[in-house]
Amino acid sequence: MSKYKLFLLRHGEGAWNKENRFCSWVDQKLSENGVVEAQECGRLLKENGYQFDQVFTSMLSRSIRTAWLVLEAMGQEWVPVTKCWRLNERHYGALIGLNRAAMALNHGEEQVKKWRRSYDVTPPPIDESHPYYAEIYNDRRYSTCDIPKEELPKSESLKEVLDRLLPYWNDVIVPVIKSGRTVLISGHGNSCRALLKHLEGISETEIVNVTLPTGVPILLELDEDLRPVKPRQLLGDQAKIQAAIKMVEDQGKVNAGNK
Ligand SMILES: O=C(O)[C@@H](COP(=O)(O)O)OP(=O)(O)O
Repeated sequence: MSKYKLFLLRHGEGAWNKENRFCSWVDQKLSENGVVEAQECGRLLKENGYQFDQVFTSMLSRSIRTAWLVLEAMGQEWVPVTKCWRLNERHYGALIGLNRAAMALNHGEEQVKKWRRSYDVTPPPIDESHPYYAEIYNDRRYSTCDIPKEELPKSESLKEVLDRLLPYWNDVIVPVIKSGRTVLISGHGNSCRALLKHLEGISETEIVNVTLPTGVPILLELDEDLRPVKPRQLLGDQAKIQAAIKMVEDQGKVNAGNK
């Protein structure tokens, strides 16, 4: 029997989603379209009568602003928003800033798919010579984390995302859900995939086929042990959602736009 509702959301389109570049820990803002996606997401949730008691976001502005826009569109701006680096997007290491289609041209589509979707492949790490290294690691927000800055990731597989996310899920988010509060997690493509893998028990081979579109709320109905009692529901126009998923998948192809 369904006891709890949990909502996961990949933020609205960011500037680098649009340019087809790996964004990851670079703090790119929402694109104009991303703002509209977040507002439409909030309106859809409101029309369906959903209410939140607590929102969790990453420390990246595209996930935070998405949460704000959703709450504003729902008329629920008062709902507490808690931010944690453990919900950040997967750290794409040396791939950060690179264009996926150009990478597919240079390394092959299969390799790009492995980097993007496999469970335990870690992309090459970022180092100090990388153009975005200083911007990420000198950012004041990462001095506020629960681990020293030096221990923050330099690249992550999906498995490593799950490893750093699970303590926060278990220690902070689960007690909130179990207290009966309805939670929205405004996260990222891969932080949400990692959580879905955990909650739905998706296998390491099957998780490769899970891709999430931007700005589409995912409803999970969970039993008292937080096990899903029915398949996840991506809310909204199903044809549009399928087209948006295909668009994200195709970003790793040689002929994707914005090379
Ligand atoms: O880091 C990024 O560029 C994307 C995910 O990229 P893919 O795994 O889809 O390549 O993350 P998000 O837009 O959800 O923050």
